[in-house]
Amino acid sequence: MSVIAAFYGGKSILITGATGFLGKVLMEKLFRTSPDLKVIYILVRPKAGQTLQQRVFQILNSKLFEKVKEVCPNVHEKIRAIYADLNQNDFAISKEDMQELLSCTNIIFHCAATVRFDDTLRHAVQLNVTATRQLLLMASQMPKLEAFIHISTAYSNCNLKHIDEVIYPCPVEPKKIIDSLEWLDDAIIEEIAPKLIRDWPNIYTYTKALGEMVVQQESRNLNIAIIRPSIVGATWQEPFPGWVDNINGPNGLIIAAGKGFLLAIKTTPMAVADLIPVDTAINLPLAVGWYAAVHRPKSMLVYHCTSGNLNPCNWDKMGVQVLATFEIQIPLERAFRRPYADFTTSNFTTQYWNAISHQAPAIIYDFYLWLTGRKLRMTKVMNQILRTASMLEYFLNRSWEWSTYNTEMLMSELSPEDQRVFNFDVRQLNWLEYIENYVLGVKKYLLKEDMAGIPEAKQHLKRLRNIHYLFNTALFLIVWRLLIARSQMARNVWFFIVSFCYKFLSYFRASSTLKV
Ligand SMILES: CCCCCCCCCCCCCCCCCCCCCCCC(=O)SCCNC(=O)CCNC(=O)[C@H](O)C(C)(C)COP(=O)(O)OP(=O)(O)OC[C@H]1O[C@@H](n2cnc3c(N)ncnc32)[C@H](O)[C@@H]1OP(=O)(O)O
Ligand SMILES: NC(=O)C1=CN([C@@H]2O[C@H](COP(=O)(O)OP(=O)(O)OC[C@H]3O[C@@H](n4cnc5c(N)ncnc54)[C@H](OP(=O)(O)O)[C@@H]3O)[C@@H](O)[C@H]2O)C=CC1
Repeated sequence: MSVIAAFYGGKSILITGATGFLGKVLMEKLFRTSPDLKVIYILVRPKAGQTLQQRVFQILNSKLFEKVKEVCPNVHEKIRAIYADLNQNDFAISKEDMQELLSCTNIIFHCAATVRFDDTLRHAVQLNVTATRQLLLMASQMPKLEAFIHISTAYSNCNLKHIDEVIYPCPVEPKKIIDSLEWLDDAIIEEIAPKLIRDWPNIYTYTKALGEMVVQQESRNLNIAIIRPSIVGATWQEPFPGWVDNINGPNGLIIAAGKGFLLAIKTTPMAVADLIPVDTAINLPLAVGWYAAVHRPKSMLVYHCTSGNLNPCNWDKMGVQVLATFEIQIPLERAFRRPYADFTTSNFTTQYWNAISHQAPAIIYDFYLWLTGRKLRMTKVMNQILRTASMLEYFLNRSWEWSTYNTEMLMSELSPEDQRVFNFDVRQLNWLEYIENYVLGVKKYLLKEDMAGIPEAKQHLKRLRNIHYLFNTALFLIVWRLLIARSQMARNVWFFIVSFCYKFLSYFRASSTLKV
């Protein structure tokens, strides 16, 4: 029997960000392994025309929750969606709901955040810093609270090369930033943002660092732990391999590569691709929740959830495997071009690829759409992909060292059964198998493509290859014809090649006649 699973039995758990990528997998696992838990409160806002109930209904009826419905048939009754907007004072939670949360919650998992790299400083601070402070304040009023688990990111200190499981101070106090945002107007905030974030690459990582500082400063006597996952990818094992449902992180680039939009990207091939499967990234907080509540460590512990130091994989290996999977086994439907990847570290080559292999074909394709009376779209799509690629460049060209003492210590504290049920040991991960399932998952669960369409997609790739050869041959002949018309040297080379071929053929014919 799993000690951790038993620990969550009968508990009231509060999750923020439960509708997000990590939040959904966290909820799924809790219901599947501890079906006797009392209730999961989730703080949700209405979105995209859907009410809270519709959003919950959609999640519970998704493929991800299929196993849960077998193990915990009354899951609908155990999930309590509470209207909340983390951008607002007191999260705009009603008095009654707040009362219930304060008096009943045993464990908090704080996952909600804005993960956009280009968010405004105001919004990112509000969500990643102020809302965290507000939640801690709420937590301090919860008499039954046993543990508060804060999900941060391994990149909150990506301005450092070696990162320990400690909280590093930010140059400007979070409180000062929160206060100044109250009276500064948006234009000024955006102007000072680059000066504030200094050597952090974006607003997201910077505000996550501030969020950690707030957790440290406002921890009071709460029992808190911080988890720092690196780049979270599709599920490795549970509830089934390859599940993924958003285009963040690697997912957008994998699609862009598979569809043949992106042929090259500025990447250091040997840099470590620190991916962590989402099921691993939620098993660790679940184990930490138990450990923090039961063992009550004297100080607040930070846990790194990374793969680089235990089972490293580099971008080269990852890129090759992604492409091999697309080319040989599971191509995407209606690809624009055959998938191909060139990793370059040079700015000049990147600019060249962008102009010749990305923007030019997009313009030509849009011209074709225009000629056939259709809506132009390729240039817009391409620009969006290139913008995303350039935002991710920072992470594709550096390696970090994260120490994992606390994570390894926790692993050794678990019983063999818990090590199996709440596995976060990435040393057991087989990267090639994982990437294959990942790519398959992107096709099935994210793009919702039918597996029955694979033969047609393979045919399409063959047609693209033939078009590619034809196009290159035609281009070569045209350029050559123009050169011959204009340059004596080109004419001489041409005569040399033709006479060489002629002589070779004559010799070949003569020797085969002699043999007969
Ligand atoms: C040579 C070929 C290369 C490939 C070779 C083979 C593959 C190689 C291996 C795989 C590559 C791996 C790449 C790794 C990338 C490394 C990432 C490192 C990140 C580390 C950071 C730390 C990790 C974290 O802590 S948190 C998560 C990180 N956060 C993100 O990833 C968010 C990043 N995204 C953004 O900030 C923005 O999206 C941005 C700025 C990049 C683009 O913004 P823009 O405004 O231009 O576009 P969007 O409006 O955001 O979206 C465009 C389009 O997509 C739709 N969309 C957006 N989000 C989602 C979603 N979650 N789900 C579904 N759809 C979404 C959106 O609606 C838009 O569609 P429209 O139709 O245009 O409306
Ligand atoms: N994905 C990754 O690669 C990594 C993620 N992390 C961390 O993990 C955590 C979860 O990330 P992930 O699941 O990927 O992010 P998602 O973007 O998928 O989910 C974010 C969640 O926050 C919620 N949220 C955002 N704004 C509000 C708001 N104003 N009020 C209420 N809820 C809100 C979203 O709700 P809604 O659905 O309504 O938008 C959603 O549930 C974050 O703290 C992130 O920093 C760390 C490392 C890597």
